[in-house]
Amino acid sequence: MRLDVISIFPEYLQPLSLSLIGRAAEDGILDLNVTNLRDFATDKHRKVDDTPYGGGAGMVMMPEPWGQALDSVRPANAAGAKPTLIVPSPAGTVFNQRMAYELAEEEHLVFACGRYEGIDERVIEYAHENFNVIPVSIGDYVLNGGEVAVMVMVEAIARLIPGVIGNPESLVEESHSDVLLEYPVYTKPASWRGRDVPEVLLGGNHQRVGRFRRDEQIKRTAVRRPDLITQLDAESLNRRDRDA
Ligand SMILES: Nc1cc(-c2cccs2)n[nH]1
Repeated sequence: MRLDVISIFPEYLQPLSLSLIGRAAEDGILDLNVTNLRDFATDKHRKVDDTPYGGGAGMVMMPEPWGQALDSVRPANAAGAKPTLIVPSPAGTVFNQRMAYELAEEEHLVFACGRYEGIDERVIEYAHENFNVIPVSIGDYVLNGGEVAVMVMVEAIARLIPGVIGNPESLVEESHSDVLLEYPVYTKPASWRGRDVPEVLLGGNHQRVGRFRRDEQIKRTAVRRPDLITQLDAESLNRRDRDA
């Protein structure tokens, strides 16, 4: 997968060169490129923002630097499938694990990091000519810019790509992989500061362990995310009896 990030703070994306994402880039599984929007500013002051038409506080990101930056990632009217352009925004579709899986299937993702009061709307209109454009929110709160949202999404997406994390098995039982939240986990010592690991986990009876874990998932989800329980049908709630 090719990943392009366009930002006025390219150094914000440096952490992506660390750990599993960084190793995947070294291994060629990910082709990660960060573009500095200011490189496409058209004046000597490398200006990328200006006052909003209609007045109001703050500044708006100018269209031309974005137009040239997007063209540098995918030339206008290029042949082949359109890349997906993800525009982090509080006004976007809320990102979730299902979207992460869908985006992990894409060949080429481009992330446009807005700042200030946002990007001139004509950039988004223009982008539709050469990209499949998706405004995406990572939650109902407001950040100063899209860079942090991109870090969240790139981590959530990239880890689903085969070869990026060592053991794909660990993707199976994590939270949101099957609607229910993940079960509590324990490791040595069996007794710690007067608190013991649940006995069932020490016994080695895989069927009982499976049932215990499924029960814990259901309890935890019912308490912390009752909204997810409504997505579960009786069959999957009862699945613990069969699969455990
Ligand atoms: N979910 C979310 C995205 C954002 C921003 C993206 C770009 C500027 S602010 N805030 N909250």
